[in-house]
Amino acid sequence: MTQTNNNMTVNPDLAMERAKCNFNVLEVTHIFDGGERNTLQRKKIEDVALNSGASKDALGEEHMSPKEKYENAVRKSCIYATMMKNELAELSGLESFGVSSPVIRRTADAFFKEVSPFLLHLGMFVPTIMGQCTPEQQSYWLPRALDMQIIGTYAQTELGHGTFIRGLETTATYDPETEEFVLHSPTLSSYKWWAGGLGKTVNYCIVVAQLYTKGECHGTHPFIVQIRDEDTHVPLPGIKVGEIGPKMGFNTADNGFLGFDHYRIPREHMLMKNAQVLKDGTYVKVARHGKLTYGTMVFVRVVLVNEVAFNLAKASTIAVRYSAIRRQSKPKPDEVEPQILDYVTQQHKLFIAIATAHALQLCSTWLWESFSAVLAQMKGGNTDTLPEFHALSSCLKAISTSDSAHLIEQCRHACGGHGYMISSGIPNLYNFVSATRTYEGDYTVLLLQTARFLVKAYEQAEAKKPLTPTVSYLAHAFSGSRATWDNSPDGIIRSFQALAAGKTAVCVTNMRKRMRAGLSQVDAWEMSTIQLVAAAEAHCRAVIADTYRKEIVRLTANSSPNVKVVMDQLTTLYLYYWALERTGDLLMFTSVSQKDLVDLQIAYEELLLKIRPNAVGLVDAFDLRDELLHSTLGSYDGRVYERLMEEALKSPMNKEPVSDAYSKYLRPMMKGKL
Ligand SMILES: CC/C=C\C/C=C\C/C=C\C/C=C\C/C=C\CCCC(=O)SCCNC(=O)CCNC(=O)[C@H](O)C(C)(C)COP(=O)(O)OP(=O)(O)OC[C@H]1O[C@@H](n2cnc3c(N)ncnc32)[C@H](O)[C@@H]1OP(=O)(O)O
Ligand SMILES: Cc1cc2nc3c(=O)[nH]c(=O)nc-3n(C[C@H](O)[C@H](O)[C@H](O)COP(=O)(O)OP(=O)(O)OC[C@H]3O[C@@H](n4cnc5c(N)ncnc54)[C@H](O)[C@@H]3O)c2cc1C
Repeated sequence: MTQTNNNMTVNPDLAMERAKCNFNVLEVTHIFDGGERNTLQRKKIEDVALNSGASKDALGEEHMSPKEKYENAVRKSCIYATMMKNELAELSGLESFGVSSPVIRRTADAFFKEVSPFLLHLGMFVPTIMGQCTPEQQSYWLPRALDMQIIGTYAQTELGHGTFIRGLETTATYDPETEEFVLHSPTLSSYKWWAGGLGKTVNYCIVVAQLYTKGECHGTHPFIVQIRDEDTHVPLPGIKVGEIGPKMGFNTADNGFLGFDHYRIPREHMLMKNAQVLKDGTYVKVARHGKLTYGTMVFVRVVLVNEVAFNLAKASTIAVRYSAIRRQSKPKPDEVEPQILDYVTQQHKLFIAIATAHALQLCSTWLWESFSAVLAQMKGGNTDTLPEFHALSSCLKAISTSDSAHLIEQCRHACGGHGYMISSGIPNLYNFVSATRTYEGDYTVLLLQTARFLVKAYEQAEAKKPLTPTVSYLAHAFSGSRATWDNSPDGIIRSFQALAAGKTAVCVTNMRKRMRAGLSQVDAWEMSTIQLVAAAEAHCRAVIADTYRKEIVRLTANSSPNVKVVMDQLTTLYLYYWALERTGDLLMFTSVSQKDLVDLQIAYEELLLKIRPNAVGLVDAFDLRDELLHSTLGSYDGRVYERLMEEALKSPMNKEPVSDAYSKYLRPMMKGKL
């Protein structure tokens, strides 16, 4: 047991599940924390952040008005930020994602059922200062930002453009007379829209604007802009700022709009690591790669893979624990109603969610390590690995967010009606994760970025030129025969690669055909984009499958036998699941036969039964404290019905025996007096 409370009464079905789990749960927790030391440190952080009860609300957030919800979120953000500066600061020296260490992130989720209005401050404002400022600029801004003397956000998207950054309309025109930039919003569509915390919370923001100097436009560049008075918080003259209104989720994030009326900022407020404007207005390009100003987005895409893995782990914990205590139907008249976890269809819905959370968690660590290597090379002036990394982070961001949103919704389905309750915790998880598919680069748009890279790599393979590691499999795309099917894990991974190579080849062939028929290159590309997205998706699935498998083999090399077995079962399940989801593609691009696929389906079903006894152990191994789950259905003790009733009784609607609506409307209508 990873979570103990001596006085806790645990639902007998959950207790039984834990008793029959045949592997050491703590060992698996250590694997995903990156070692026992990290687990201990994480727990220390969680104890400090959560044991005081500061994360709790007197009244459930869901019963508050939008204004109360926002103010409550600010209240808790301030408590949390103070903790981060004090108690948590010393403890957070883990192998981490810098300021957005996943461990720190994890405890923050206990404070916020939706999100903190400070999310963008820590998630994008601070990282942009770190990544886009000169050392002198950094030494001025970073201490103030880290100390929360100023609070900022990242305002790039406008009403008219989000995806197409080059189409942004906000202008920053340099005035050499005063050595200032003049920020201006020339149209309604140029108003900044969406930035988190902008509506009411922040007093600074990073603004991405088209830079003009000496009458020439040099494209989009980042600027640091004060928008509210540091003392009174009143918006400064020339600034029009506000909140954008209710959304599907993120309702405590005060996403905002922002317009400028010839608003002046000092020249030094342009972030000048990658490009500079000298006092006389001369533009100097510093960076060797034109897209380095997109660096914060790349950073957040990497962080998001971890973020969605964590949220999927939460949803699967809730749904598996609930499925262990929920009994329904009577397939065998003489026996008691089974736990719904015993239904194979339920296992099919849930075990892929657990395996995907593992796969994405391990891919996120691997992606982070690759990112660190790319950053280290760029420090030395070498940007050669950036295109491959951009292609990789784009597709992993797209697929991880999309798969997680889909599987969280599947976890909700698995919880039947109770999964629809806000108190189950799943709707908030879904609302949060479904937004990640759109922000920081829309799903389709990012997969098309990966497809650009794949097509170029394919052409290099065709010309027998060397290939970068993640696409080296393309070299085998020209053998002329279909890949040989083999149902071993490595065989399935090779088949996924064959599928990605085959789809890329089809795209290239079709584009060439279309161009021969007279289409321009741009139109031929456009007509092929459905298939290009599919090729990029296939490539990404091959990368995830390969990384997941390799990492599990590496990380369990010294594990106990039963941990090895259950981890191997889950990776195999992941591979079988995706092979069975893509039978049509496998028939097109590999030698797989109908019989092979029928056998694979049977092997998959047998695997579900093998994993079944360990299902609760597997989600316990995520080691998610009840405070993080916010769930009536998923708490460690399994007291589901008691918690559902306790929550229902908290509803303000139950405060009065008869609603005012009775005397105002119902009674007059029923008595015919309306
Ligand atoms: C209390 C709280 C505690 C803790 C919190 C801490 C952390 C929290 C953790 C995480 C969460 C953080 C924040 C989350 C919350 C909300 C965040 C939401 C924020 C946003 O959404 S910000 C806005 C993001 N916007 C986008 O992502 C826009 C997407 N569009 C693009 O990226 C680009 O425009 C494009 C890629 C679609 C196209 O760009 P382009 O038109 O300029 O380029 P081309 O298509 O012409 O391509 C030219 C060439 O350049 C290559 N390229 C493009 N981009 C990059 C890149 N980034 N790097 C490298 N190369 C790039 C492209 O591939 C082409 O190459 P080629 O060789 O010519 O093919
Ligand atoms: C909750 C949330 C928080 C956000 N926070 C911030 C923030 O803090 N700061 C910030 O700057 N922004 C923020 N954003 C904005 C976000 O980054 C953009 O919404 C996102 O990048 C998508 O851009 P868009 O809205 O312009 O979509 P669009 O590009 O208009 O997409 C609409 C549709 O068009 C398709 N499409 C667009 N271009 C192409 C193409 N070239 N080829 C094929 N299909 C295409 C898309 O696939 C999609 O189906 C946030 C958004 C959300 C939802």
